Amino acid sequence: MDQPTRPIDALEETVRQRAADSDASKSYTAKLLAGGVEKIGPKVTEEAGEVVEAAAEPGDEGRAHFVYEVGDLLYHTLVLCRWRGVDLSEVEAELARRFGTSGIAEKESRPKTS
Ligand SMILES: N=c1c2ncn([C@@H]3O[C@H](COP(=O)(O)OP(=O)(O)OP(=O)(O)O)[C@@H](O)[C@H]3O)c2ncn1[C@@H]1O[C@H](COP(=O)(O)O)[C@@H](O)[C@H]1O
Repeated sequence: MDQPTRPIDALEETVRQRAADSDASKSYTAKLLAGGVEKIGPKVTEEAGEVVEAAAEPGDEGRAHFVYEVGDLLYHTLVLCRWRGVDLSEVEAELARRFGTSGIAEKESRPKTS
């Protein structure tokens, strides 16, 4: 049986379609893509800040707000990936490549600069 499409994959497909054929006056995604990294980059930075702020909010409401802000961050990150021509599968492959490597060991293995 086919796996159900994950929402993040469906979103990536929508972003891909917007990149291919959309009108920036009708699509927020197309407007972002038309503005390039100068437009999308600050949105990613802003949304990342909002994620961090929401992480400190207490209770169920704070938790729901945090989830909402992570959604905004993922959306804008996917748009930036599309602008850069990077597929989510490439990011997943990079994460898979790191499986089993401790962050501490990886940091120690980096060439020492000066
Ligand atoms: N997941 C999202 C999504 N998440 C957040 N946003 C938009 O991201 C914007 C960021 O929120 P802000 O509060 O920072 O908005 P703002 O300050 O008015 O934004 P700016 O004008 O300053 O950039 C809002 O306009 C949100 O509506 C999204 N816009 C679109 N999507 C998805 O993309 C699909 C295609 O959208 P369009 O390209 O607009 O058709 C939608 O059906 C959704 O699935």
